[in-house]
Amino acid sequence: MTRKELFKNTLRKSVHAWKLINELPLSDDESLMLRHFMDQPGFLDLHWRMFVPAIKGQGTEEQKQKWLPLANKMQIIGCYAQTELGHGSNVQGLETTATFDPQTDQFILHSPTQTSSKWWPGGLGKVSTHAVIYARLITDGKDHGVHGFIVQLRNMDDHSPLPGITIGDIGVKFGNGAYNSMDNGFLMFDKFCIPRDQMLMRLSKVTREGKYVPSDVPRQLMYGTMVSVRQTIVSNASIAMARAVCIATRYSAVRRQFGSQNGGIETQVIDYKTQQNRLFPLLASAYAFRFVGEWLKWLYTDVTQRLEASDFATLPEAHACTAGLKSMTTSATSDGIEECRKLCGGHGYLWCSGLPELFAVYVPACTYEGDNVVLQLQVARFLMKTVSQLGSGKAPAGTTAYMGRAKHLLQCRSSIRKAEDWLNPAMVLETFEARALRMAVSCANNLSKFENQEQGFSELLADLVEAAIAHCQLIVVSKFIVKLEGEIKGKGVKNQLKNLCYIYALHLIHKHLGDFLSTNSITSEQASLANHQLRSLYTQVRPNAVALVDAFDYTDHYLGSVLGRYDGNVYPKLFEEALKDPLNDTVVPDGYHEYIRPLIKQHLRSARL
Ligand SMILES: CCCCCCCC/C=C\CCCCCCCCCC(=O)SCCNC(=O)CCNC(=O)[C@H](O)C(C)(C)COP(=O)(O)OP(=O)(O)OC[C@H]1O[C@@H](n2cnc3c(N)ncnc32)[C@H](O)[C@@H]1OP(=O)(O)O
Ligand SMILES: Cc1cc2nc3c(=O)[nH]c(=O)nc-3n(C[C@H](O)[C@H](O)[C@H](O)COP(=O)(O)OP(=O)(O)OC[C@H]3O[C@@H](n4cnc5c(N)ncnc54)[C@H](O)[C@@H]3O)c2cc1C
Repeated sequence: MTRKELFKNTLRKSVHAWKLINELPLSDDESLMLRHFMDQPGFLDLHWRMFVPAIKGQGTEEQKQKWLPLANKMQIIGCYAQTELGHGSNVQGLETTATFDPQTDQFILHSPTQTSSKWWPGGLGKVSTHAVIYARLITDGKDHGVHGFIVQLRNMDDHSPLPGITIGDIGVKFGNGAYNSMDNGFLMFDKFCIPRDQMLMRLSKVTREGKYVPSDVPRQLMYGTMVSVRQTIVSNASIAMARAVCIATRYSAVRRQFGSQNGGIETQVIDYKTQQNRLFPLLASAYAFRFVGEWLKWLYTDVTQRLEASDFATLPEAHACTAGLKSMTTSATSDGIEECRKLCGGHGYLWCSGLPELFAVYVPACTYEGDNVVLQLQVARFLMKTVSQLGSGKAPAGTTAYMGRAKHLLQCRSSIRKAEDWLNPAMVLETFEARALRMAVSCANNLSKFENQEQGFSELLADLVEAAIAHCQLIVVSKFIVKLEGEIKGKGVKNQLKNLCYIYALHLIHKHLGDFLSTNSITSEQASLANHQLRSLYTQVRPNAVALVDAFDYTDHYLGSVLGRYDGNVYPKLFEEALKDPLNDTVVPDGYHEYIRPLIKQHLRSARL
């Protein structure tokens, strides 16, 4: 499809999905499932995941009563317009202004520079009638920082931009189809006025007289919509990883190379330990991210209930967990999808393997909802704060509770003696805790050597990110272990999940061996034992690998991959796909007479053939 066709077709699908949701009708969970199977980024994502939650989280009761019924019936379509051409990560650096005019009781929205143009919001370019706009609030010449506003962008009769608004699509993005189904847009305001009651005023207010009234709740609640989306992105990472792994695992069982004896069949590539060492940790990650995603959903629900009761105590942890896990899981999944492409050899590079499209559509997850490095730095700040409070009498809680055992974890030596000891959950957990704590404490010690903390932080950014990742990996490993300790129906299933849990943990040790050795969390002998155990786990997972990906229950239609077909009938179908290519419509290609024939003829003449 051309870009225009792709965009229009996605509009068609989105509107059809909305019709089904209402006609059947579908529950919220079923609607999410439908979105999942629609399988293309589109304006509904931003309307439901960001526009509506932003109003719910930041609007007053009256604002919710006014706007939510319209949004819930999709009589208005909204998007979330925060990022600007010049500023994305640095939200406090946004330039768009919203200046209160007491004479007209309106805010005047303005884009003072080119870099202040909104740039990137999905659904903005061509579809949305409304947006939640983030802009600097100015009253009486004073800048109160960034606040959210509900703004109508387009005329409800003919969809034209309202006077004072310039709007459009930012152009083609990475990949052929992928994210190009979405109209990520730009937007400039030229002194565009909105009524005062369209500032989202749950967190702070501007009175009729133009007085700014800050609220007594933390201003970070303005970032609440991002926390909610980051949480869902973690579960999405599991879905995308599982999809790539399903394709690569099934194909690795079909594909044979070398090893034929006396003219017999060759070896299935899945039997090579190198293939297993690349593939099975990704299979384990798909399960691990699913379980940590379930836990994060619980954490998010819990913090939401607490916030409703004005208990803000767990907000920093919820922010650190959603930011860190969003970052860690999306980076691992993007790398994992690319690894799965390579695991499928040359055929993985074919469009019909399903992997190039999956990669292209998935990889921006490392950037949207916060650049992955910037988000890990938020985790690092949280960890440094927690370390600095150790010994103050305030016991660390939640995911940092392990830091409360700092004295032990800083001194302990791993008691792993034989390979099977690596199947002991307490020993594995302690190894990850020791490594995470020691990395965090080492950063804190290095920071304390700087007179200026912010300067020290800048100097140590790379180490801080590594410490944050170590903490996030500990969370994933610990939630996998907790899952195993809970109720899992079926002993066989539990055994399989145990194998995957230890593959996940031991492979991380192998991959980040430098961290584990340099922090003395394990010795090099214990590292060898971990490798030994890992190989044995691969052997145990091997006979069940295909069943473990079949368990994801993805249809062939959803996978969209010739290599990942359930029936394994890969080669005939690769031919079928190839023959469908427009280049094969004719035997002699268009351009032969123009370019190839004159070239050949010229050579034939000069060679006198
Ligand atoms: C084959 C086909 C397959 C098809 C498959 C289809 C798949 C479809 C794919 C995806 C569907 C998913 C759809 C998802 C849609 C996503 C759309 C993306 C939308 C966006 O990107 S919106 C824009 C997001 N922008 C960002 O995330 C910006 C990142 N920056 C920030 O968040 C912050 O500014 C910051 C975290 C970097 C803060 O920096 P700083 O300047 O230090 O911050 P301050 O404002 O001064 O505040 C510091 C203080 O606040 C605490 N804090 C920061 N953030 C939060 C928070 N969110 N919650 C709570 N607290 C927060 C911070 O810790 C500091 O606290 P302290 O003072 O230290 O105590
Ligand atoms: C597909 C897609 C959809 C999007 N949808 C929306 C949307 O609907 N609404 C919306 O408002 N926005 C949206 N965005 C924008 C997105 O949220 C931002 O791109 C994202 O937050 C990253 O910001 P940036 O582009 O400014 O990156 P930058 O901050 O410019 O990052 C560039 C580089 O600088 C590094 N860097 C930046 N700051 C620091 C620091 N403090 N320390 C160390 N390194 C740093 C980063 O790690 C990165 O390597 C979307 C983006 C994409 C790609």
